[in-house]
Amino acid sequence: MRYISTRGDAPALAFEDVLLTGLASDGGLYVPETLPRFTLEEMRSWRGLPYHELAYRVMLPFVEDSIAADDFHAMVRETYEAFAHQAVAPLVQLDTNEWVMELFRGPTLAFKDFALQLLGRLLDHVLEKRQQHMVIMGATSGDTGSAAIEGCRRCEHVDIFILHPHERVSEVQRRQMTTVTGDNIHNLAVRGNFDDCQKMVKTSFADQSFLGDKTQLVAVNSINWARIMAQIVYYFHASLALGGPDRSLSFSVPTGNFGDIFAGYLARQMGLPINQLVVATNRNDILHRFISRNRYEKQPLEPTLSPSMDIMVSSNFERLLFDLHGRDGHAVRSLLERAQSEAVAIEDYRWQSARELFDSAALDDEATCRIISDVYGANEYLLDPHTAIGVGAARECRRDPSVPMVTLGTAHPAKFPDAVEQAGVGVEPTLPKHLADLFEREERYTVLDNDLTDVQNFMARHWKYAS
Ligand SMILES: Cc1ncc(COP(=O)(O)O)c(C=O)c1O
Ligand SMILES: N[C@@H](CCOP(=O)(O)O)C(=O)O
Repeated sequence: MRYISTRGDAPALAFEDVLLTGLASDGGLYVPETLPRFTLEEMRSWRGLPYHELAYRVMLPFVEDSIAADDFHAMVRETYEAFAHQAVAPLVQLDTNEWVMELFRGPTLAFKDFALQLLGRLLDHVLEKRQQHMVIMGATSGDTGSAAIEGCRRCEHVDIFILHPHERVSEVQRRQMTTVTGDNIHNLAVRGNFDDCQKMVKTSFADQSFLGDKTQLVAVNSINWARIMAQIVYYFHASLALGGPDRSLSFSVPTGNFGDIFAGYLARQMGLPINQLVVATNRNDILHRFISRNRYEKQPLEPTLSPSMDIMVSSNFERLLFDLHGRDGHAVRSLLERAQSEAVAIEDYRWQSARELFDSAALDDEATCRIISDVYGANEYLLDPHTAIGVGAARECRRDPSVPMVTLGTAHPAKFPDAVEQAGVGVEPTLPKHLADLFEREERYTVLDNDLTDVQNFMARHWKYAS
């Protein structure tokens, strides 16, 4: 399978090169040139498979030109067998036809583990084969960072630099990153917000000269296609567990960088019957304003009780725009360039075609707490604030109550004890055993100004073979 850029001017690449490339050379994001499409019969035959077997079948077409099927099978099995729950992504019922899919049973308690546990193994495999060293550079609003560190830290061929916004992630999230020690792990707390961190990452990918010519950057954020690929699988998993593909499902997705929901959109393009996708956002609601009113306009980023979704510039939205513009990369480039400085809208018929599938809602902190409290009151089930936004948005936007609605449970509530406390449910979420001593572990991180040169100088001085 070949991958092409959303900006239309970069060379098409095979999976292995896309895995290592991050941003395309024209500044775009890689997407498959064509998607595999599964028949209903094929999907029916997957019912009852263990998660890793399903994952192998869904993802193989994306990688098979680059990675031997047996090697890939082994990596996928190892990845998902290590999850804490036998079902890997268990479904919890809240009400008639209303479910939460728990995507937080991996080592760092957020959905990011599904892709980053696999990405670490893929990188290890490819870099070992090539005997190549690379520098991971990632931006996190709290969850990608620890999942990337956990997924990649055993890989001998990488240094890891993770930028997080200083004092804008939860204490548990910060400690999950900063207590993992290793000479190749570097946590940088940037005095800025997540968008600042993400911008530094993208700018650094575009010009990597600060690292010299002996290494290159690799992405762990969802700009890396491999991230999206692994996130497609759990849509199939939920569907097959709840009567699919002979029945349609709807999904509500707590959204920030638009990676997770874009994976759902792709699952549908690959043949999975999906009725509705709900974009669930917090007060940083640029995507809600686009979906509901065709208005895409940046506003100042505000801190919320759901910090992982405090994002204004959503990377993967570009991948959707590419499709909405008939895969015309130049149209995407010009739209996004205009969006840097003004509010933009797309042609009405393109927006209407997005509206056929997508709905959206934005919940503020008060509404988030109300949902945590309502669901705990009704079910004694504790939601984290991001998942709560998903559940609230699902309840607001649901088109057809006879269609099962699955909210993606993107994080464990113990990552956000302050939000849970504010919701006033009177219970304290507890960390699982392997993180029980998190608050006693020593932390290591460096605080830097919101300045690209400072960050790049730090990286240039600290990567493994820096001279
Ligand atoms: C807990 C949690 N929920 C939701 C999101 C939003 O996901 P996406 O960025 O794929 O839209 C994130 C971060 O990305 C997250 O960490
Ligand atoms: N919410 C994310 C932000 C980065 O998103 P990604 O999916 O592009 O890595 C986080 O927790 O870091």
